[in-house]
Amino acid sequence: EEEDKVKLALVRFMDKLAQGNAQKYFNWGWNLTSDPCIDKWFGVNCDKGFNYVRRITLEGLNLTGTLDASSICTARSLYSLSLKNNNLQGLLPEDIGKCKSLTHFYIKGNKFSGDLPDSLAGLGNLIRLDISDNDFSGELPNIHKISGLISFIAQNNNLSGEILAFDFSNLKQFNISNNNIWGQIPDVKGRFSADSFSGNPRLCGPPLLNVCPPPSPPPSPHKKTKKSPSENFVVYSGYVILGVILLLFFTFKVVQKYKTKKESLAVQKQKVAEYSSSDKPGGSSIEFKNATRIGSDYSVTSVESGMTASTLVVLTSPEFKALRFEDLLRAPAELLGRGKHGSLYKVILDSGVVLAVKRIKDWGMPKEDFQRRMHKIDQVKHPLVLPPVAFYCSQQEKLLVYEYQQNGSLFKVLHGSRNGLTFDWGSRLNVAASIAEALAYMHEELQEDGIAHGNIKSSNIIFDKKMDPCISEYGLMVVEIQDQSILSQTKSFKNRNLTSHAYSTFKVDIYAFGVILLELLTGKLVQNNGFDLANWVNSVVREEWTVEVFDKVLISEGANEERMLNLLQIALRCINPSPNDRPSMSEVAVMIITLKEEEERSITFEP
Ligand SMILES: Nc1ncnc2c1ncn2[C@@H]1O[C@H](COP(=O)(O)OP(=O)(O)OP(=O)(O)O)[C@@H](O)[C@H]1O
Repeated sequence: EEEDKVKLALVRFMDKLAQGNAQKYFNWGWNLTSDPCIDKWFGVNCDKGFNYVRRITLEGLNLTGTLDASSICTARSLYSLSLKNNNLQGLLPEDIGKCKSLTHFYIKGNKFSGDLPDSLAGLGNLIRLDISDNDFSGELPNIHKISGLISFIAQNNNLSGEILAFDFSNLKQFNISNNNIWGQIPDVKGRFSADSFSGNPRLCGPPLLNVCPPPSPPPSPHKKTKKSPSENFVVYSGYVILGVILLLFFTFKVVQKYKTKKESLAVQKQKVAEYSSSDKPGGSSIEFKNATRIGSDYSVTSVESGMTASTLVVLTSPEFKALRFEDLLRAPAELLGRGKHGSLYKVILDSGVVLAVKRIKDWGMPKEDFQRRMHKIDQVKHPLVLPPVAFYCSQQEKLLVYEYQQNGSLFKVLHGSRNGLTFDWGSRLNVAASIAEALAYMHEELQEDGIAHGNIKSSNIIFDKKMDPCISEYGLMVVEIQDQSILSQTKSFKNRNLTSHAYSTFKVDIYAFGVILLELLTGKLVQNNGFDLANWVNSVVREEWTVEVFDKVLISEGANEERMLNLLQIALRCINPSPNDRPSMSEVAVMIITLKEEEERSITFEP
């Protein structure tokens, strides 16, 4: 059905492009009775599996119609569209923003006119954009927000407006010559010459020779024209009205706050009463009777959300034997973050011990399964996997207690402010090898129980006291495998003890680990304003611009390119769309450790 929809949309797109010249495109095979991929329509390229249209190239064919973006963007897997050197006219429609997968877009040498649509800047996966030799007017699109863009060519148009704050260190090709753009050119970092900017009379600063005029002084206060009495009256009465509105608003808020406080006090009292009257379950777990001592913000919310009789299960860490639920409730808590799966609090106990308490929402797992899972994870210990210290599990609330680690996460080290410190290639390779080894160990030990990590990402890799990277939150999340095709692809798995779902969750971890490798190699965020790191890397590699993916910091450090490419290859195998073709975590670990050893040898033997 989807294929038919795409086929219809493609024919419609061609109809507008060739302006009703049906004969022309009929000869090219573009008709509803055939298949664009199997029957190889002229200019259409599909993926190897022949399922998806990936590229459309219709260059120099004297097409004189318009671009029907809403039709062409129905082909959601389209990554490259080239309509260079035709005679296409009209606007570039706003709907082009729907072509979310587009990485390469070329419309050079046509007669497109009017303003460029704002949606162009929303194409977060774009790598190359060529709109040169048209009649576009209006301002430049905000393409400086597209973090993966390597090439922007827009010369010979009528574009105007002030030059944007381009970050030229990300761009390999850039040309806005022969337009009407004005203002001071940002620092081109020696990468572009005057040719990229010439022919814009009001553009100034290097690399152009014309010097920018000094900034005009702020208007002098003496020159202020006096307002007439009637103007003054209008302004002052505006202030009075605003004042009255603000006063009314605050009075309303105060009354409302007083009311909710009274109500929540009543709820608390009722919950505490329920709590003390209920029976507590027995067993080795610690029980809590005195809930009235609850004082901090965090504990109040816990009570409000219905935390009644249940138990805190303290796992095997000897230092925490004496930990009690009431210690947690009494302690001051600071919200560290609110993720997709819940919130994380930093809790400081009376004893001075600092804990990280994860409060989980929307949990699909039955209580008993969760308890079994936590005990299992506790038994399988690895020095680089942060063990849960304790957990609490009632119908309404799930809490997990870890030791607080003060040295931040891999996410922070990669994307936070680096304070002048560089996260060098050797350290990155070390983190990759350590995490791969720890994850491989956990996968092997927990394979029969089907417990994968479920949510591995750079914010879940945290540095401990010794600055060793540790995996946190192992096994907390039950992976939802939405894509049924993944499940069906993995049905052929031989291990009788493992369901296809459990097998798939391990493969999901391997994909996620591959994404962490990409983050280490590129220094880029995984998702950013529509940008998708895995897609971006795949397309750059496909275009054979591979070296462009690496973090500039690594290049300037002189990191070994061959080993970076090797690690990239491992990452690409991990993010293979077909789960069966991804290596196992043990294979990944062996490959990365070998690379790390090579790196260490090379350093030892360097003169
Ligand atoms: N034990 C810990 N000690 C110190 N900081 C931690 C600890 N565990 C996690 N963090 C940090 O606290 C922040 C919030 O963590 P949290 O797990 O709530 O968010 P998340 O991982 O982004 O989202 P989610 O896990 O819900 O998908 C993250 O930056 C994480 O690195």
